[in-house]
Amino acid sequence: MSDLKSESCEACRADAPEVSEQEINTLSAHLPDWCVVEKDGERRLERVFRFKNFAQALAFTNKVGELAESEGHHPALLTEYGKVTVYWWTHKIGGLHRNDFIMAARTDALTHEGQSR
Ligand SMILES: C[C@H](O)[C@H](O)[C@H]1CNC2=NC(N)=NC(=O)C2=N1
Repeated sequence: MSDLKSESCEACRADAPEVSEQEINTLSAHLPDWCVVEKDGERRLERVFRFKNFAQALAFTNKVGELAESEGHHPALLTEYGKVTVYWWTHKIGGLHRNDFIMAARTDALTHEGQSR
């Protein structure tokens, strides 16, 4: 398994298949802080990120937005005082694609940006 956060999204077609159950299990193992949830009949990846205040939550929201724009793949974001809930799924296929797991890993990496190793 390559490092998900080093991958980029592939162009996703409307007839692209959802990831299999086995792929979900394998990929999810690399994303321990994320859950697979179902909303409106579509499976999504969900994680809550917590912050000290609304300003920090908003700054993170904007970083996720920039990431999404750079990849042409977009989340649902709920920004509140001290927390941001991020959902990744592929609208075109109404479910989970490898792209969603890549973007979840890339979202996690945003929280480590600028931190010395
Ligand atoms: C035209 C545009 O590139 C497509 O609609 C993209 C935009 N961002 C997207 N984001 C997500 N999460 N799923 C999509 O199917 C999707 N499609």
